Amino acid sequence: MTAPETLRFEDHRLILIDQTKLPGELAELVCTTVRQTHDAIQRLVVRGAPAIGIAAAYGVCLAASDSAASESSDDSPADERSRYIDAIDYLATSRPTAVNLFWALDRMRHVVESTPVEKLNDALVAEAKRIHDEDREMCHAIGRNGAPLLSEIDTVLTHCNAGGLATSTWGTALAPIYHLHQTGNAPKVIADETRPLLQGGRLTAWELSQAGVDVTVITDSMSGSLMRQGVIQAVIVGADRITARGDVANKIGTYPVAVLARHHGIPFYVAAPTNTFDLELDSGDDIPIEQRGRDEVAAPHGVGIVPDAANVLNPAFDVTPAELVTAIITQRGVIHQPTAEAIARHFNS
Ligand SMILES: CSC[C@@H](O)[C@@H](O)C(=O)COP(=O)(O)O
Repeated sequence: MTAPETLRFEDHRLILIDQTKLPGELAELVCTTVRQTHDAIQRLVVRGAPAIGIAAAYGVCLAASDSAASESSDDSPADERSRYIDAIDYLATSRPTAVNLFWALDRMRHVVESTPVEKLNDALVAEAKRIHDEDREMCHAIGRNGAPLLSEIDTVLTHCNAGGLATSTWGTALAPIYHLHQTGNAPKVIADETRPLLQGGRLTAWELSQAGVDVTVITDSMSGSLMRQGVIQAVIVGADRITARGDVANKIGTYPVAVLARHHGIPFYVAAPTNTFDLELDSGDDIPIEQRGRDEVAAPHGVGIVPDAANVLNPAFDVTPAELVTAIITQRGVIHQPTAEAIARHFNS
């Protein structure tokens, strides 16, 4: 069976799998405006660092149809350009942590600034499609590069969803598993359910089972005990931002898994394309962490489970320091025991 596409751009419309409805319903959401795209990213209709970047790039293209529908379609070239820049600036406010969003929008900004106005529309669509195509290649290369690290093990743990739903195709953390699955050698996967929005229980479990990969969902609090029993032999996760020295921001709950993995002597792998690196930041403490609303924790599915008088914290991401990371897998290869020097070498090779 061919996996449904996380996102596609057809007839100047951005079509997204609505990930808020999975696994119950495989529904699509169609965006025809910049505002709808911003809303879809903010509500996690589309989510996962690479997919957010691709969706935002297509979202910029929708500024053209927004303007065609408006009364000011006879704007001057300067107005036309500033409409796209406004769209880029606005989409950049949708979510703060995944650096892929800003990376993709910077590429679109460069096109806006360097292309004659009459060619802008086509040039922006072409650039967004390039970003999309490059992501497919990166996922497959991460799959190839990461596969040897998982080929000898029986069971791997993953947290959140860094699979096809978070990218254009195989994902990052799940790419080595899909690569091995082609030859029937994939390890079994344990998926943390990933409170509060359950990207593991809903999305990772959905896409791996669709693909025929053996997947078992656990609550986030179970992994330590399973590591102690020897059930889990490796951990692999994605990333939203990796600093120059290798600190990794990823879904909240990743850091405790890394600490547990170190305690039990289990390798902790991070899989991410090079556009997830923010080489301008050194320390992970400087990564902006998205704080989301109270209800995601206090009233899942609209059912209140926390007394009104109690405070709630809901940071969407945490930071795992580089010293807990066994290796980072990118489309270029593997950075073992990441340090600032090893990462700089990887980028300069
Ligand atoms: C290849 S996706 C990598 C990360 O973006 C993923 O692990 C993650 O944390 C996603 O968080 P989300 O809040 O669902 O966008």
